[in-house]
Amino acid sequence: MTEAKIRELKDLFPSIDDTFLLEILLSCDGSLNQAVLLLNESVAQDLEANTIDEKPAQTKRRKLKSSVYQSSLSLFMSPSQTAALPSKNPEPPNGNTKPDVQKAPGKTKTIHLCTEEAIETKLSPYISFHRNFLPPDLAERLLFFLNKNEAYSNRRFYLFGQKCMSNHDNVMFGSSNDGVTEKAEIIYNGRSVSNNIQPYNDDLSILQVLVEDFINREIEKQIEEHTLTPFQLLQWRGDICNVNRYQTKENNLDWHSDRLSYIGPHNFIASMSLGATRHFKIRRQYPVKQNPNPIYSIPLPHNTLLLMRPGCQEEFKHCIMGSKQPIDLYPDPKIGETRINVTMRYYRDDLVNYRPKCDCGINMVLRRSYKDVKLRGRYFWSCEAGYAKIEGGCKKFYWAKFHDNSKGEMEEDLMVFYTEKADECSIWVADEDSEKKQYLQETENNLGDTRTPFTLVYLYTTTMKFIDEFDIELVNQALTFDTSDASIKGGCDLFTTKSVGKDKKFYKSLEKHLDQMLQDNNTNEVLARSIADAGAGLSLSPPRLWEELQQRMRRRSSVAGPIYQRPVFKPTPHTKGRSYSTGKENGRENNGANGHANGKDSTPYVSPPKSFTNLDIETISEHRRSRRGSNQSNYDPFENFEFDPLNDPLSRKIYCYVIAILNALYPDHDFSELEPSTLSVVLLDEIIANINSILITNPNASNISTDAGLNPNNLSSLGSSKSWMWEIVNSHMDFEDCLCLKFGPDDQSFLVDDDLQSSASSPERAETPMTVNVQPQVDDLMEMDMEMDDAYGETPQDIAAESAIIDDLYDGLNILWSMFYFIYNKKRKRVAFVYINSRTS
Ligand SMILES: O=C(O)CCC(=O)C(=O)O
Ligand SMILES: [Fe+2]
Repeated sequence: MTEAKIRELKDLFPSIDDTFLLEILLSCDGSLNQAVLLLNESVAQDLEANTIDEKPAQTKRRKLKSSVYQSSLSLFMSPSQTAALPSKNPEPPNGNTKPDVQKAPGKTKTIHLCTEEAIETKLSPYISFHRNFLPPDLAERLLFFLNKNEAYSNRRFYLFGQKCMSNHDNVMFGSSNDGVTEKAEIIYNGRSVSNNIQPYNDDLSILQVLVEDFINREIEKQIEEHTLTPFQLLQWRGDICNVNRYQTKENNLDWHSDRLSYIGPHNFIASMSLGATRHFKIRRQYPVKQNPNPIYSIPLPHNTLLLMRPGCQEEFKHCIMGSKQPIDLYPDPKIGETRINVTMRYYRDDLVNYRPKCDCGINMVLRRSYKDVKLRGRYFWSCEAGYAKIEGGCKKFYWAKFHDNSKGEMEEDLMVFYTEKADECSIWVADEDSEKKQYLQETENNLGDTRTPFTLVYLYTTTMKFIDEFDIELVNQALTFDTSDASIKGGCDLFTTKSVGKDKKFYKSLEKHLDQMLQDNNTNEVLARSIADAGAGLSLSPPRLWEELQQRMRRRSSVAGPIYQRPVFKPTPHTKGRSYSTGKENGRENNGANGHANGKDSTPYVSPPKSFTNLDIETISEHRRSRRGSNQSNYDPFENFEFDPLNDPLSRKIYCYVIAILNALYPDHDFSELEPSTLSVVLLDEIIANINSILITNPNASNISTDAGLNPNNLSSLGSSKSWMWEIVNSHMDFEDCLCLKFGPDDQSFLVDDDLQSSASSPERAETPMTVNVQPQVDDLMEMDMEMDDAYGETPQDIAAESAIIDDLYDGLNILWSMFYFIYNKKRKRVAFVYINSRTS
């Protein structure tokens, strides 16, 4: 009995001396499980001691927990055994040490990876491994809840045309908060499962929060370290999970890589193991030259999280081997041989909704080629039935194309994920794929993808460029005047939305902020409950997670503002219209991802009359009316548009522009966390009417300069001056294509500084090209906040006195009213900021 256990331990830890294994086993009262856990820990720490020079400086080291075993472990190992522990050096330099490998003659070698460090050494950046991920009580509750679920079935799937059935159980859950159950048809392994998705219970929702937090922090790290992969998303959600139940050690899951169709390229998959320990095996999809392509075997004990990271599905396949051998399974003391695996994924809304369809009328399957070096790295779409080699499947094929982070700004209308042009295809080559890299070099292959895939460089310069238009100054003059009892101050500033480098990072951080708002509002409730349950449910162990939950709770409760809805993806008529109009479905040529029109017929966008004569409300309204009535295809692109930055991509974009502009114009204020509800869609007619009604009060309308070469007749009366003014703005903005927003902030203290600035020095503000100071980033700001909190230099009285000063200043300004509008033209990539306010003189 003991001998068998020693053999099993020896298999897992071949480098460790038998005597020591026996000692460990005895110290664990003969429990194999305990011994494995202990050895894993010890090996991890010993490895740490042995590889200290080879680790990158930033790698976090764990503190020694069980020094008894750490030191005695080394005692029992010969120098060669110590060196044989997995290390950063794949080949020991002197060749006289063996790696931690099992190899029968003629068989593929299997390398056992039992520690976080060993896994990192061999499988980074594709796999990471995290022990004791959940509070123990939560892990146990999940294990029992998922084990007793009655909806399990055996997965059916097709393999080379044969109908197969998996020999383990399977059930799917989805987060109803994320609208998973409302998502379009979801096919899992060739089977439509949309109707069989069960809603997450509270514990699964907590798991979702913890995993999302964890992965999103990993993404943040990647951003900081410039290790993002090109097609990776910057925010991860765990909106769906597939639960696998292996009741006996004969149950298995064959070699496969997880489908990309809904998760897209370079996505994370979180795999949580509960119950009995089984071996997860993983190997590369193809042999890398001069590399034996070994199988890596990772024992997954209860409560471990294995992250399959970006590129993992593309490059590797994995399996859970069935086994008759006892070695393959360590029973769980409470649940025996049963192992539960929760594989959490982010099913991208855009892919669920906009995958291409094949001639069979079903959504196509996304794959990445890996066999042939010439094509390796290319993503493509094929027919689901054809893929499974089911008779009758069509031969439809498209290249796949995705937004590439390293190429900058997200193309606005990228809901078309396919192309027939090979040179538009998305390609990704793994960093270690020297064969492909060499091929690219030798053939001087012009695939546009010879860059190193794991680098993304952000430029830390910036702009949201102020457009300095001479005639706009006339508009500003027209909007600034004194009446008998008030000072009217207004203006129009033009900005281009063409962003470069750094802006994108800024926009992304804003996006993150919006996503955070969404998440915060919706998981608040679950967390509130779980924290209230702390005694019974989430125990204080491990403290790291508990602390984490509390912190998140604090953050959530500090989110001000209205309750936001979950990000249920509802394509607005606007985005939907554009994405389809540029696709092939309508039998038209694809105009490219940005949806810009090459000709009138290929887009619902209106080709606008470039100028109006005598522009006024009636003319514009009339024009819009007649346009809608006369030609259906020329519909108003913004009709029915709802400004909803939390859910709608275009709104998000505009929201970001608004913040960038406000930050530029009022540099002493930070608008990064602007409440989205302060912005609402308004008709251009209303803007013109409101501002014109103010201009009527200008006693000196005829003083407006005529230097702009405008028709002097237009300036002869107040009424016509309104028209010329709008005509100027229109010439820069093309009102016909504009979307307008009203900005109604509760707090207008930013006008104080604006006033102080402009009265102090520079009336020429509008003549100076303006760049947006996008520093500090949102994250930096949070840090600064903390520093300020810590630096209690002043007494509360001082702080109160200081705010009183600001209040006084604000009061002293006596703003009577103010209006702020943003006019956005997507085609011309411009935003006009029109503002006017009145204050007592
Ligand atoms: O059970 C496991 O750990 C693996 C599960 C898996 O690979 C899958 O569901 O795709
Ligand atoms: Fe899998």
